[in-house]
This record gives sequence, structure tokens and C-alpha cells, in this order.
Amino acid sequence: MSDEAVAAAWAREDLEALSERGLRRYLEPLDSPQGPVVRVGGETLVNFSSNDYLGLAASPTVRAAALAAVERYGVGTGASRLVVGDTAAHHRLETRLAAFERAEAVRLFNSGYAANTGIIPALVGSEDAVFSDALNHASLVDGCRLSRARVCVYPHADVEALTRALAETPARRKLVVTDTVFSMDGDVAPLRDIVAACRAHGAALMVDEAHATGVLGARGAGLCDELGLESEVDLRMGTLSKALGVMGAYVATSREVADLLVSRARPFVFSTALPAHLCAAAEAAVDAVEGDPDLRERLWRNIRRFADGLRGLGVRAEPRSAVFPLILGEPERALDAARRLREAGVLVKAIRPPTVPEGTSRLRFCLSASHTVGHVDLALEALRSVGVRRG
Ligand SMILES: Cc1ncc(COP(=O)(O)O)c(C=O)c1O
Repeated sequence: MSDEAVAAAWAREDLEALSERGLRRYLEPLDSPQGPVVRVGGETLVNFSSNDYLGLAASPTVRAAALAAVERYGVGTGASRLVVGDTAAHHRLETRLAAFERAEAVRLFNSGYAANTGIIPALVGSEDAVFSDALNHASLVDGCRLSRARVCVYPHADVEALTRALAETPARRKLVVTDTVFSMDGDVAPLRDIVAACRAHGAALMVDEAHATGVLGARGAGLCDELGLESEVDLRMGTLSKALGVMGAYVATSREVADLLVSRARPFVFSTALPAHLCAAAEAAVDAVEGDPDLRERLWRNIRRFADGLRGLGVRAEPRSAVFPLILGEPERALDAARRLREAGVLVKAIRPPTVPEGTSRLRFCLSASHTVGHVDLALEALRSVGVRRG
């Protein structure tokens, strides 16, 4: 048997096991641009599964910025930034993001996944300890594992448990990592208390603002912006791929950390640079977030309307972010609910383990500024008519 056939047999076995547990995933290409209404599999559906919270993925200004940069720089960058992939567009975006984030410095990464798996191992190693919320995103989990530091997972949002762990764990360096808006639950970390715990124990703090950037805060820069904690947090990771509608990520931090990442963060050193046109597009998206607060206002109008509607259906819902989970239990139950909502014109994907803990498969609704009131009401009416209830 060739090596290929051996691997194929392994894959067949694993695919069957995944299918039996309702955990196999399938791709489904869109036949339309990203937006509040999409065409998929020949159907036209209202899209409640995109992280494009401000509708910037289809923005004419963001698109025009990308096209102009393609003319100037071409499509690919040809090498990592440390070789010949660096352009003026990368530096401009880092400067623009530093101003947006009120940070001394910003370092770009190719994705949020690359940022989290690169930053943590760049700062801590085998003599150190990382303290991680139990519901942190997989990229933070993987960053902790790659660092070879001792990993202390504290119960979700439990600052008392975190404080105990910080006090009881001997380590050369201590780093606390947490999502600010939890990606699959939409709730918000108790950040003031976490900052105080870090301060009391000489720990550094890294936050992941992936679902908060563009959504929370007076400037739209995230939970640190909302709470005025920018200068209290050592590293603030934000993505360019969600509310900013593009691709890539960044960390807002000190000059020293930003400099260290250039030499030490493996996804920065060993990966081809983000294309310049994505940097130009992201810069236009940041301008839109700061320059057009009405975008955020439209998003929040939809968030409040959806939360009110869910409560009317007897579902506990806090309007705290653009993410609303409807926890249903076993994978088949979430898949079945997604199928029935789809028949009513609503696209909302079932989220299953390992993305969420066992027994908490769910529908995850994402609201966008680009949804109309009619779209929001359609989702609520579809939930009512199919009788979807929390498990
Ligand atoms: C909290 C969080 N962090 C990081 C990421 C990874 O970001 P990206 O999609 O840019 O790799 C995600 C993406 O889903 C996320 O939800």
C-alpha cells in the first residue's frame, strides 16, 4: 500500500467516527459576496453567521482602497516582511492602528490565529506560567500549548479562581490571557477585576479583542476602549477579519514588545507577509469605524432589537455584544434547528464540539449593522415558528 493509501484509510476511519457523532464538517461555498443576504446552494438566505459586524466586507471605500493598492503593489508579497515582503502599506497601517488603539506601537500578523499562536510563545517559555480562561478561543489555547509554559486554565470569568492560581503558582513570568468578548457566548470578560488581579501579582495581561474591535467602545476600539483600560493591558490583540471586514490581525502594545515580536514571533518570522492591498483595505476600514459612528449605532439598534425579541420568546439574552448563542445540547439538535431555520430563509450555522464544550452545541447568531429591521424580525419570527428552545 502506498503512503497515500495508508493515510486515506486513517482519514476514512476518522471521518466515519466524526459522522457517527454528528461532528463531521462540510464546506459550502457562497455564490455571492459576503453580506446580510447571501446566495448559497441555490438558495437566497439572510446571513446570521458572519463576523462582518459592520458590513465593511462589501464597503465600496474599503474595496476601492484594496483595488488601488493592487495596482501599486501587485497581489502577493513574495516573502516574509523580514525578507522582501515589507511595504509602506504595512507601516502605514501599523501607524494608523497605533493611533486608533492609543498604543505606543502595533505589530501586524496574518491572522488572529497567527497572532495568538505567535505572541504567547514569544513572551513565555518553560520556566513560566500562563493563566487562561476556560472559554478562550482555540488560537489562545494553542498559543499557550506552543509556549511550553505551565498552563493554568481558570473557570470561565472566575476572577477569584484566577487570583488564587496567580498566588499559588511559582513561575519566573506570569501571563494572563483572555478573550474580551467570548466568541461563542458573546459575554464580556470582567476586565477591571482581571487587571487588578494581574497588578496585585506582577502578571502581564494579554486580551483578545477579536469580537470587540469595531463593536465596543467610544472609538470602536474594543472593551479596553469602553472601560478606559488601554494603558493597563500589556497586549491588546485585535483582528482585521471580523468587524473590519478584511483579513489579518494586530497587537497594540509597547515599543519593546512590538520590536521583540519581529525577531521572535514565529508566524511573523516564518510566513509570507500579509498582501499590501489587505493592509490598505484595513486602513480604510479603520477610517470607517472611527469616522462613521453611525455604523456602530446601526449595529447596536439591531443587537437591542434581537435581544428584546429573544426575551419575548423566553430566551435569556443580554445585549452585550453582536453574538447571541442559543444553546441546544447535542450536535444533532443544533444541526436540526439550523436546517429548519434555513427552510424559513435564515442562515445560522450549528456550532459543535470541539468549538464549544460537549453538550453545549448551539446556534450562534451574529448581528450586523448591515441587517435591516426586517432581517432581524425574520430571524425572530423563524425562531418562533420552528419552536427552537434552549436545551
Ligand atoms: C476570539 C478569537 N480570537 C482569534 C480568532 C482568530 O482570528 P482569525 O480568524 O483572524 O484567524 C478568532 C476567530 O474566530 C476568534 O474568535
